[in-house]
Amino acid sequence: MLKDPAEKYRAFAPIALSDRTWPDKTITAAPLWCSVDLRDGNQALIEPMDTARKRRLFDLLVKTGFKEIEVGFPAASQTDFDFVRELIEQNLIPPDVTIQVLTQARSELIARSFEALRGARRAIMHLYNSTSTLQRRVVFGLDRPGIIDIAVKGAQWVREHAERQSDTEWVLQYSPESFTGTELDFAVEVCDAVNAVWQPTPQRKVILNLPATVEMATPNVYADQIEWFSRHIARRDSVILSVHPHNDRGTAVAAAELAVMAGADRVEGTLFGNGERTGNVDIVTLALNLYTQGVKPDLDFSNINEAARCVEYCNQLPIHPRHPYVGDLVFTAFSGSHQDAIKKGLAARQEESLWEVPYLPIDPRDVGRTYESVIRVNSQSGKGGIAYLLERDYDLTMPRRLQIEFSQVVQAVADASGKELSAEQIWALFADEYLGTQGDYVYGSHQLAHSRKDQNLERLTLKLKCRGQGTVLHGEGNGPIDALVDALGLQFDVLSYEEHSVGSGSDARAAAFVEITTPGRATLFGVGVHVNIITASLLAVLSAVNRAMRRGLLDDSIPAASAGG
Ligand SMILES: CC(=O)SCCNC(=O)CCNC(=O)[C@H](O)C(C)(C)COP(=O)(O)OP(=O)(O)OC[C@H]1O[C@@H](n2cnc3c(N)ncnc32)[C@H](O)[C@@H]1OP(=O)(O)O
Ligand SMILES: CC(C)C(=O)C(=O)O
Repeated sequence: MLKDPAEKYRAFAPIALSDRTWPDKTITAAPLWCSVDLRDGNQALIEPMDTARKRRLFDLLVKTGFKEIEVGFPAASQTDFDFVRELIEQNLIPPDVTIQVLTQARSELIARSFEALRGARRAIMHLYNSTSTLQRRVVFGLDRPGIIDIAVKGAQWVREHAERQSDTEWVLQYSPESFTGTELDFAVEVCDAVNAVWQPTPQRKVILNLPATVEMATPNVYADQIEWFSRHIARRDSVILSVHPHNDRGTAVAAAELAVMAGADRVEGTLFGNGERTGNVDIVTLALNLYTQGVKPDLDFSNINEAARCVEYCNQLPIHPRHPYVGDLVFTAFSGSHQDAIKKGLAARQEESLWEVPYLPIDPRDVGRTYESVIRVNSQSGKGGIAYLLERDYDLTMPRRLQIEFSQVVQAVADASGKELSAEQIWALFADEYLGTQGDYVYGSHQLAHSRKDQNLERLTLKLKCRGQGTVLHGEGNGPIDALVDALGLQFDVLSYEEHSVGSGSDARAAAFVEITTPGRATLFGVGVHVNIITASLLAVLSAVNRAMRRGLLDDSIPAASAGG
C-alpha cells in the first residue's frame, strides 16, 4: 500500500445541497421492491444459473412477495431468452407480478428483448447506457451530447417497439448507468431527454433508476445525489424514482435506506446481496430492518432458512454465517454477559408484548428460526448460558449460586478442549459432578418416623454405603435434612435448600438443591433428583458432602456406623 494514498486516490467531492431534507425523514412504509437476482445477480455468478435454477429462484421470489422481478438480459444469452419465453408461454407469471428485462441502447439488442417479451401481459423494458465522466472518456470516447444521443436513440427504439407490440402493457425504465460517477446536472439532462421521448404522465409513469453501479462515497453522499436529482428532474410526478445500490464500500444497505429517506420510491437489489463484485444491496436486510422498526416490509421471510438454502443452491455460493438476519450464527450468543442478558430478557418477556430482548434485534421465531441456537457454550460463556441450556433441554432450574459454581466446572472443560460444548455434554458434566454415585456416601434407602421423645422431631434411619461398606445411620431433626446432618455427624451446616419439579405427569421428578458450608467456610452445592422429594433432598445432602470430601473440605473420618437396621 502507498504511504500517501492521496498520490493515487482522491476524495469524492461533496454534493452542494446545504438545505438537504433527508436527514430529518424517517421511513414509514416499504418502497417498491424489484429483485434483480435473475439478472444482475446472475451475471455475477461463476456459473450463471441454468433454466431449472432460474425457475426455482423465480418461484421463491414470487412466493416471497416480489411484484417486480428482473428476469434476465434476454438479448445477451439464449438461456435468458428461453427462460423469459418459458415464463410467458407456460403462463408462470402471477397476475400481480411484472417481469422486467434489461437491454443496452443498441437497436438489435432492443429488438431481441422485445421478441423475448412477446405475449407478456405486462412488462418492464429496462434500457441503460453509461453516463459517468470516466466511462464517457475511456469506454465510449464521447462527449455529453454523444452520450445523450445513445440514450435518446435507445429510448426511441424502445418506444417504437412498444407501440408495435401494443398487446403488452409496457412500463419503461431508464438507468443512467454509473450514475454515482455522473455529474448530477448531466444525469438530469440525460433522463429529461429520455423522458422527452417517452412522454410519461402521472397515470403512465416511467421508472428512472439511479444506480450506484460502483459505490464511490459515504451513504449520505448517495442520499444527497438522490435528493438533488429528485428536486431537479422534470415531470417528477410522472417518475418512479428507483435506486440500485452496489456494495463496494460495504454500505449499500445504509445507502439504500438514506436514499429512500431522500425520496426514492423503489429499490432494486437481490436476496442476501449477491451481485457484481461485493454484491447488490441485500433486500432481505432492508426488509427486515423495516420490520424491526415496526414497518410492514411487504415481503415475507417467515421461513428465512428455506429462502437461504434455495438462494445458495441457485447461486452456488454460500451465505456467510454472520450475514444479517440469516447467518447460522446471527442468533447465537457464546459470550457470558450476552447469554446472561438474553436469558433474563427471554424470562422477563410476556407473549404479545413489544420485543425487548437484549442483543436480539428481532425475535428469531419471526423468521422461522428457533431459540435452539440462541445460546451456545464455549470458553467465552458464563453461567447464564449454561443454566439456560440445562433449563431448556433438561428442565433443571439451578439456583443462582449453583449456576456460578457449576459454570466453573464447565469453563475448565471448555478451556481445556477449546471447543464448543453441547447441552448434552453439559448435562453429562452436571450429572458427573452432582448426581454421580462414586462418592464416599452412596444412598441405599431410608425410613422416616416421628421421634418417640418429641412428636415435632423426625427420626431417620438411612441405609447407605460408606466407602463401599454397607452401613446404617440414625439421626433426629426437625426435618429429613436436619435428621441426616445429625446422622452423618460431620462438621457442616446447611445454608440453603431449594427444590422444584422436573418434567410433568407420571415422569415428574423432584430436583433438590442443598448448599452447605464447611468448617473452613467453604460453601458448595449438592443436588439430588428423584421421584420422591424426600429422597431427592437426602441425595442432595450426600452429593454436597461427597463433593466436600473430594475436595478435602470435610474431615474424612467417616462416622462409626450403627450396626444393624
Ligand atoms: C452495470 C451493469 O450491470 S450493466 C449490465 C451488464 N450486463 C452484461 O453485460 C451481461 C450481458 N452482456 C453481454 O452478454 C454482452 O455485453 C452483450 C451480448 C449484450 C453484447 O456483447 P458485445 O456485442 O460483444 O459487446 P460488449 O458488451 O462488449 O459491448 C461493447 C460495445 O457496446 C457499447 N455499449 C456498452 N453498453 C452499451 C449500452 N448500454 N448502450 C449502448 N451501447 C453500449 C460499448 O460502447 C461497446 O461499443 P464498441 O464495440 O463500439 O466499442
Ligand atoms: C444496469 C444498471 C441498473 C446496473 O445493473 C448497474 O448500474 O449496476
